[in-house]
Amino acid sequence: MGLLDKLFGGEDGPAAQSYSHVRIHPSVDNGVTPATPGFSGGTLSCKCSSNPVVVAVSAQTAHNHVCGCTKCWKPEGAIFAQIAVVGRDQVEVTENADKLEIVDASAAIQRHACKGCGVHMYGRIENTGHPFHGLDFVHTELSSQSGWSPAEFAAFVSSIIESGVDPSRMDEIRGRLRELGLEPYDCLSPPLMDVIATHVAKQSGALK
Ligand SMILES: N[C@@H](CCC(=O)N[C@@H](CS)C(=O)NCC(=O)O)C(=O)O
Ligand SMILES: [Zn+2]
Ligand SMILES: [Zn+2]
Repeated sequence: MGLLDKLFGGEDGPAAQSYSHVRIHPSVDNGVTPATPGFSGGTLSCKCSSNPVVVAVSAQTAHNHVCGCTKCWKPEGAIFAQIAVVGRDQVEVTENADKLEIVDASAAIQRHACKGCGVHMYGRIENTGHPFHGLDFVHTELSSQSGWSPAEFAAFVSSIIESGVDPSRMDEIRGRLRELGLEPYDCLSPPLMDVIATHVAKQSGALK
């Protein structure tokens, strides 16, 4: 093999690395399924075998993503959560609301979890000054319907280390996320970070 082939990958060059063995979250591990055009919502159920909490979401979700932070609910064995937003007026608890409790009332996002199974049914922002006030956070994998908006990116990726993921795995995990088309970010995606910064700048007067 010639020098140029060694440098730039000739026919004997290394095979492209595949990370398909790396598990992220059950909803994306086999590839990301596109949304169904015209899909307009469905119901989410917790994992209790009797008297499950049921939440009706009466619109398609937006900004679905996987989140590596320690606060978002993750299914058993998953290292990421999957979470999307929808208008708070589109979210209604229709069954067994008495089983819900707020995980951490001091957090910006108040996550309403089932006391029976621990699943977070929706997260709500009550602070009217928060950039995302008016949006609820939901895990659409809790729905038996298909057609929901798919994950678009990966947020708070470095935070998975806080849950005990070995830092030496970060290259393969970011590699897998890129392979799935889920660009990894260590906070939110640039468009969402821009929304937050614009809101802050308008509040401070730095932007008119
Ligand atoms: N490194 C922290 C990050 C936590 C964090 O900031 N999470 C983001 C994404 S869900 C957030 O907006 N949290 C607001 C909240 O939990 O109220 C962790 O993993 O606990
Ligand atoms: Zn439950
Ligand atoms: Zn999170």
